[in-house]
Amino acid sequence: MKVYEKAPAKINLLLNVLRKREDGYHEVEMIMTMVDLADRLEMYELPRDQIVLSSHAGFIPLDEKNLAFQAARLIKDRYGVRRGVYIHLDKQIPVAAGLAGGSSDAAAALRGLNRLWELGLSMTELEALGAELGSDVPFCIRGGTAVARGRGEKLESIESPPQCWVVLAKPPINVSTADVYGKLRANEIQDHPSIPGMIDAIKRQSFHDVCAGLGNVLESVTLPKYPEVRQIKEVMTRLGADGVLMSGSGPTVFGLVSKESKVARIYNGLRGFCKEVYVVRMLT
Ligand SMILES: C[C@@](CO)(OP(=O)(O)O)[C@H](O)COP(=O)(O)OP(=O)(O)OC[C@H]1O[C@@H](n2ccc(N)nc2=O)[C@H](O)[C@@H]1O
Ligand SMILES: Nc1ncnc2c1ncn2[C@@H]1O[C@H](COP(=O)(O)OP(=O)(O)O)[C@@H](O)[C@H]1O
Repeated sequence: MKVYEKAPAKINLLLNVLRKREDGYHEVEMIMTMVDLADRLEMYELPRDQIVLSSHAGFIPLDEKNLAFQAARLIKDRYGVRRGVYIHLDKQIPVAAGLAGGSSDAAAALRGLNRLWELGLSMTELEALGAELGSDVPFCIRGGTAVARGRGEKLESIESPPQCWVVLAKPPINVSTADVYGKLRANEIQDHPSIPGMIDAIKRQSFHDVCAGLGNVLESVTLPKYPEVRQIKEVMTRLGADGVLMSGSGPTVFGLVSKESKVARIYNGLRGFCKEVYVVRMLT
């Protein structure tokens, strides 16, 4: 039997940091949603008890450093599975981009192996396993739109934002999440974006207020360090995107656009100086 799983990218419509915790992580509150830029995983059993990972993408590790590999090992060990698996990873999401590509691959591997090995694990059990692999993995298992708290693993699903186009632009730099959190001065943050405001805007399906409420406190670290990220934000705004924000720790910038007629202009304008630009839809 073969199983297939899609691993979509996420964007953070809002990312607020409340404080640095004793365990080194940051207490966050975020609103996350999925977009239809996705990796694809194909999984099937091997006769021998081993995990084999393959991918045509030359720029990711294929050993135990890969989050999909780690997911397979975790679920095997925890549930005493003595069977082997081959995982092929078709990588489409840019790496170290703020789009949770690795986390979504891990989530897809957990979902897929639960089916392949007929383990019967619930979503809640899979989310708890995912939290051992990374803070964003539980959300990637659940999908949809959610408020995430704690270090990102405490989830509350909410309805989808109003449908729109999402333009993603990733400058040719890789940003380390640990590095960005490490440089954040949590107690010096002046402008905290409002979670209740964004939840309310989504509830009212007000595209205008969703765009007005976008906010990410990690911009205060990434933007000064990488001027090209700020520049992409400015260009996207100038080209007419309705709301513009950096996703996660960056460097990808997303623009929300309601009118299809504007999308081509924004895409072409960005492509002038940024090679990696994608036009996608929100996954509702
Ligand atoms: C910033 C966000 C926003 O969605 O995404 P990305 O930019 O990575 O996509 C997440 O909080 C990233 O989640 P994730 O990438 O799963 O992080 P983890 O692997 O758990 O942690 C990587 C490192 O980031 C720091 N970290 C992470 C989460 C958190 N709430 N506080 C932290 O301080 C820690 O230093 C940790 O060692
Ligand atoms: N399946 C995977 N896909 C992408 N990167 C991975 C994967 N597994 C491990 N990594 C490593 O994780 C790091 C962050 O990758 P990624 O999840 O794409 O970042 P982000 O969460 O910022 O979007 C990279 O350094 C990469 O080498």
